[in-house]
Order: sequence, then structure tokens, then C-alpha cells
Amino acid sequence: MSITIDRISKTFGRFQALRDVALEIPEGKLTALLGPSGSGKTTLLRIIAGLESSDSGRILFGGEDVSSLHVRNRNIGFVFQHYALFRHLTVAENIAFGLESLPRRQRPSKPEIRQRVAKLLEMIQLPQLADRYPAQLSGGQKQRVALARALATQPRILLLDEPFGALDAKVRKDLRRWLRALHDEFHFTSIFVTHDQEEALELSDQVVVMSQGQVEQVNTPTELYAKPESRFVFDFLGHVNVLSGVVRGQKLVQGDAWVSLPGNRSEQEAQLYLRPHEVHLARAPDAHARLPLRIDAVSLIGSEVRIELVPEGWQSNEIWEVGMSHNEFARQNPSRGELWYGVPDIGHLFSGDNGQPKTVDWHCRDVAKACNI
Ligand SMILES: Nc1ncnc2c1ncn2[C@@H]1O[C@H](COP(=O)(O)OP(=O)(O)OP(=O)(O)O)[C@@H](O)[C@H]1O
Repeated sequence: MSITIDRISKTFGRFQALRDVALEIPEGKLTALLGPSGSGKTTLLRIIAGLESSDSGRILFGGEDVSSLHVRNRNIGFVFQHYALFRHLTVAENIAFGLESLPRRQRPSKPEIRQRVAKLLEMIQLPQLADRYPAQLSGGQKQRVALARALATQPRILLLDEPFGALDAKVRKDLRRWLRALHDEFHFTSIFVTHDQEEALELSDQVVVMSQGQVEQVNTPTELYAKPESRFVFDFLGHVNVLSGVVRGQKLVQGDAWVSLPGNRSEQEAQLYLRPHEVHLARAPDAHARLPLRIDAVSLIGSEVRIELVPEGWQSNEIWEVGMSHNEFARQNPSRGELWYGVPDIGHLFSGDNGQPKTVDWHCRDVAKACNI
């Protein structure tokens, strides 16, 4: 069941929590609402659910306007971060609860309910815990039970609000994979609220980035990461290295640092954004860039070595980060305190008030030019 969010606005007193939000949530896909605290994610989710009313706009499920439909009649499953299970009911009874509470004519027979609960217990891989009480479960197990309970009435739509927010990093990662696998098997239309970029990028088919009650950008995780359309999305999705300066004589210059920008560019302030994997380090400046950086820290944990650097002879608000393979690290042996030079491979140039960046690729150096993609 697809969901259309048609120009939804919402104010709380004088505060505008949502501004004219328009969005398509595709059927059978997992969509993440991603944004900083206060950006309006939960408010939007609650309006879709029918737990909150909007000031204007409509919500459509499969093309049908459900704006005036009560939450009970929207046929939605919910999982919230603190959506506590009923303490006095066992796991199986918790899962059966939604079915037992249906009006008599919709309620399945007792044996059918038992069968459906058994299936759901298999699905969440906890059949052995059917008779336990919530207090006897781990946090991750509780959230699996909450998900089974949400799915028991076979909802058309599943809404999850920071469902793994209260769990530790390892359990969170396991549950993410598990939810993705479950989704691939059952294809319910899901919307998932998170402020964790990694979670959104790893789990979803489509990411909606929100800021100050508005949609900033919508795209698949890969496209969103590769082509952010605004400074906000760039900053919000992972670490970014920034050189702020002035474009002068086909170079972006600040203090002792410069990067070549072939092409006719007028003199103006500009910022070059580079992801950690879009820069490499060298012992000497390159023909197209001089970015002196002193190594501040080296972190060997993970599949890549992460090197933190501070600018030397120029300034940046944030520390610079460059990734290096373990092989490369062993070969080059960069150490704390040494002076190195950043060499950009691909960068994204923001200039003036123009919100969208221009991508610059220095691999086209063979033709002595950086190409704008
Ligand atoms: N019932 C309410 N009354 C007044 N203000 C509210 C109410 N609900 C939300 N807000 C305000 O609306 C804004 C958006 O809140 P919302 O919970 O949707 O944000 P969020 O993106 O989900 O944030 P978080 O990640 O912190 O949950 C916030 O500034 C919040 O204080």
C-alpha cells in the first residue's frame, strides 16, 4: 500500500513543526525519515498514523484519502522505542493481544489465533520464549516481540519510531539486519524514524532527509550519499572535510592552502566539500592541490585506517579525516605529528547562495583539466 503525503503542515501554538510536506512513500519499500532532533520526523509519523491531526493537507493510502479516518481504522502496525509490552502477559499473549481485541466479526477463532502467534514467533526467531514474561527478556528480544505484536493483525503499513534507539550498538546492528531480511521476505510498506545516518543508509530503500519541518532531499541511500544537494545534507550524512576560501585565478585559496579549479570562475567565496574517501595523503604537494595537514590521530580499528589531521597554515572549523587501507598504511607508515599533504580526487564545490554543489573530478588531469560532472 503506497502512502501519499500531500502538503501537510502542522503548528504547535506558534511553532511550525511541519511546513507543506509533500512525499511519496512507495509500496512494499522501507523508507527512513532521517533528520536532527526537532526536525518533525515523529510529528509526521504520528500524522500518517492518525495519532495527530494536521492543520492542512491530506494523507492518502493507496490513493484513498484517509485524513479523517480514526487511527483504529487505518490498519497500521506500530513499533516505538518505548512501546512497552504488557508486563502481566506472556510473549505469546502479548502477540495475540491485537487479534483478541478485534471486534467479534473480524476476530479469528481461538485455534487460528494460536496458529498465527506460532507463525509470528517463528518469524521473530523466538518460539522457545512463548511463555516468558517481558521482564525475562533482553531489550532486543522485547523489540522483536513488539514487532510481532505490531504485525499480528496483518497491517497494510508498519510505522517504526526509533525502534532500536534504546539498545546497545551490537544488538542494534543485529536487529537492523534482521529487520531488513524480514522486510525483504514480507514486503510491508514501512516508515522508519531515525536520527542515525548509518542506520538509515544501511536499512532503507529510500531516505527522506528532514530539517526544520521540511523535506531537504529524498533518494536511495547510495545516491543520497554520493549526490547531496545541499550543505545541510552533506554535513548531516557522515564526516566531511571542508576548505573554505576565495576563488582566485582558477584556484580556491585560503592561507597556505589552495586547490586548482580549472574553468572560468569569477572571484567569489566558495567551499570545497570532500568526503574522507575522496582525498588521499602524500608526502609532498600535488600539481593540483596544496593542502598541508598535520596528523593528529590514527585509528586502526575497523576495515580502514582513519587518520585525523589539522590544517597547517590555514583553517577549518572541523578536523580533517582521511581513510586509508591497512595495506597502504603499512606501506606509507604515516605517524602522529608528521606533516602531510591532502590530495583531493573528487570534490563538491558550493559557491554563492546557490544551494546545489558542483562536483569536480581531478582524475581528468590527463587532459590537464578537472572535469565538472
Ligand atoms: N505536542 C507538542 N506540543 C508542542 N510542541 C511539540 C509537540 N510535539 C512536537 N513538538 C515540537 O515540534 C518539533 C518537532 O518535533 P518532533 O518530535 O516531530 O521532532 P523529531 O524530528 O521527531 O525529533 P526527535 O528526533 O528528537 O524525536 C519539536 O520542536 C517539538 O518540540
